Amino acid sequence: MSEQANPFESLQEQIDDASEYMSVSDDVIERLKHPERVLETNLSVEMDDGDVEVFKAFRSEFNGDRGPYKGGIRYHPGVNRDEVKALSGWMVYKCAVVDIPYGGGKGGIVIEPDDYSEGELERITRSFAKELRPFIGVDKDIPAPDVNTGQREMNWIKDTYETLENTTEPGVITGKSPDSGGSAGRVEATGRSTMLTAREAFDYLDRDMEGASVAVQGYGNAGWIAAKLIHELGANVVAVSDSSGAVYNEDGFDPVDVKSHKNETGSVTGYHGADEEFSNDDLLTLDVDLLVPAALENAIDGDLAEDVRADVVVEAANGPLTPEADDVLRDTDTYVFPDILANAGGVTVSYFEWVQNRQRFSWTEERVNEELERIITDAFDNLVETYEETGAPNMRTAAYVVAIQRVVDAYDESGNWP
Ligand SMILES: NC(=O)c1ccc[n+]([C@@H]2O[C@H](COP(=O)([O-])OP(=O)(O)OC[C@H]3O[C@@H](n4cnc5c(N)ncnc54)[C@H](O)[C@@H]3O)[C@@H](O)[C@H]2O)c1
Repeated sequence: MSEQANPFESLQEQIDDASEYMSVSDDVIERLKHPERVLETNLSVEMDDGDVEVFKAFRSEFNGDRGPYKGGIRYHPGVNRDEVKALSGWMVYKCAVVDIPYGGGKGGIVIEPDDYSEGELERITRSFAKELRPFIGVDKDIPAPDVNTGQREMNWIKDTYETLENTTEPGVITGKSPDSGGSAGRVEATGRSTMLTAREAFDYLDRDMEGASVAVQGYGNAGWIAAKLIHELGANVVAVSDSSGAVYNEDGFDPVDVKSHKNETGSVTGYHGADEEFSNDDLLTLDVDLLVPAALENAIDGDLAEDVRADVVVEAANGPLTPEADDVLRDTDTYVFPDILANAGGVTVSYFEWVQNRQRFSWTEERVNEELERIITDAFDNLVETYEETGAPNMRTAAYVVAIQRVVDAYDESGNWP
């Protein structure tokens, strides 16, 4: 994984690239390249041994032209201000590309969560929720899970917010467990949109998904569900990895079995059905029909991209390719279907969760999945139409053209005030 690429600079470059295929003035484009505000805070939390530890945390609210800020909260030692800014910007364009009425936000705590007890994590999370309270709200800024956070953390944040506000407002946060107001289908949603994007991409490119070979980097929420659903389409998931390494079997794995192994042992390595084990980078350069990066940003930089042999890349992770990697893959005719569409299922079902919370009425999983499929396939059709009409160099640039135009339209209609 490249240490050099700054994800915020990558985001800005992606916006600049798209602007060349649009008629939007430079000053408006400049406005769309910076967050409206970033909260940086230090959480002082008592540990189990009585000591107090300080954790740096951020929340970036990038753009609210199309609706409340929306985006996850990440717990990771690599969290930093620029990463959070980039992730919040990607949320703006992700929500716009699938046309849901949100702006973009993102937050994170600089922490290795494995080093802390559940009680400590709860106090750290509640402390962050207290800091976030003035900024978040059902019509203001709506956090959600991201790397190393899930239903448990969302439930704590909701409870802290509701307690401090003396109200019930489940729509202040999404990705909650079902009994706390979560939506059916939310856990699977990101992997599902990755699968739907891969399915539509193969159809568009006239390729057969049945028997296609697939490698998935990262076997967390996004990666493992994508692997499972793509396998259900008849593809062969031949390689998967997590932070401990990669496993390979030419004939393909049963992703559910690999997941059981990971649940038992903590990693995909050592899986009994593997013929070979190798490094994460080796997985990214396998000769497969479809590569799904589903770990963290900057997984493939320009140098590594030279060795990528997959025909199609569908990004489940946020920002897994650097702009240099994009350039290399464009030149090698590798189709890259971008994160802001492929992993938009998470935020789309978060949106459904928020709608259900506001309606105080729950949808069935079937309805959630149907509405998600409609939104992702419509967005996919829009994307390829724009790709063909504008002559954009790749699908990412075309996706930004669609998304930026929607944000610009909302901004134009509201006017610039004050
Ligand atoms: N979960 C969601 O709803 C959601 C929604 C949109 C985007 N995403 C994005 O998807 C990506 C993954 O998120 P997640 O929720 O699945 O996180 P997660 O914590 O559940 O899983 C991350 C996985 O990546 C693995 N990993 C970390 N470094 C790696 C490396 N160098 N090589 C291989 N594997 C590595 C981890 O071991 C883990 O299996 C992130 O970029 C996140 O922003 C997630």
